[in-house]
Amino acid sequence: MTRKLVDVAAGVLLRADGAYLLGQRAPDTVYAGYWEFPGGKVERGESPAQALCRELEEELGIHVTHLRPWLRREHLYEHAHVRLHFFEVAAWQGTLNDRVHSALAWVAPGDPVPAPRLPANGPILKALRLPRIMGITQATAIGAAEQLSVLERALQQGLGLVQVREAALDAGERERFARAALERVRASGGLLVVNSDLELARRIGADGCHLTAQRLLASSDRPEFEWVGASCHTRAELEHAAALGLDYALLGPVQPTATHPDQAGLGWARFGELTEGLPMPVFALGGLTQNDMSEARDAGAHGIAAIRGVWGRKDA
Ligand SMILES: Nc1nc2c([nH]c(=O)n2[C@@H]2O[C@H](COP(=O)(O)OP(=O)(O)OP(=O)(O)O)[C@@H](O)[C@H]2O)c(=O)[nH]1
Repeated sequence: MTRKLVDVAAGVLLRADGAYLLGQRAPDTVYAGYWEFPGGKVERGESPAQALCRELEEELGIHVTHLRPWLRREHLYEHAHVRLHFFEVAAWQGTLNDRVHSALAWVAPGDPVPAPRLPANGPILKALRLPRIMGITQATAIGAAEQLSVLERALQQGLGLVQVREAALDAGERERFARAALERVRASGGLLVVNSDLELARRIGADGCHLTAQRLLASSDRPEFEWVGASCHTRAELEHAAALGLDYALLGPVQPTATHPDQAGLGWARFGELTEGLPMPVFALGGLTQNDMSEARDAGAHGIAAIRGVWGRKDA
């Protein structure tokens, strides 16, 4: 049976400490007792953003002042085929005064998520576990010892996601470096993915793998890792990453980079167009530092990835 497609807008209210808000559906609704992001159906003539602002006024008594587009996912329920437009609600006015849920809960990063959870929301909750900054290693350029030392410092300063990207190191050196990096990332509770060398990622027990755009396009299945991402430059590559069910993508270059100073970047407007309506988080890459985070997220990025800009070196 085909069901009518229903657009729904849902908001991830984010507090300054990184906690996000879930509400428990009331007894007289479908999926009563399940935990959801506040929001509701888009009404005729409304954009999803307008619908969310209205729903949050009606449901929680707050006035949204800063909304960022994030992910979009479709899900076929028994009762409806929904297209969920998720936004990050970065700022609002007023005090929460819930009128529709049985309970509200702020979930801090790393804390257990209350259950049961709406079936469509699994990938969304997983995406919220993905840190906002990815550091990409460059041991080939700066040396393994120096890279490990700046990695340690960045981890102490809160870096939570590292991509080992050392295709030019010989296999033995790459493995030694990747193991040393993994040990440090694990000790600080972060995630580590290995670029290209899936065998190495498996052998060392990395959290995931990262595919080059070429490998992504040649793949018809998602490799079996908890976290799988890919580098993308075009909408077609991003859509292929989405079709394979990848957990994240990188898109760039957004700005001209140190390695390609004459090459114009995509810019934020184009970044926003290319990532519009995707189901998985996308990191912006290329000539960026943590100072670009707010602009990146306003354009729809999950966060930023950087080869130079996150290690705090003079060549940043
Ligand atoms: N609000 C919200 N709805 C979600 C989420 N995830 C998800 O699958 N949905 C689905 O999207 C639909 C939204 O329905 P709703 O009951 O909240 O809509 P509404 O406030 O407009 O209610 P109404 O039916 O009384 O008009 C439901 O089918 C719900 O299962 C989520 O995180 N938040």
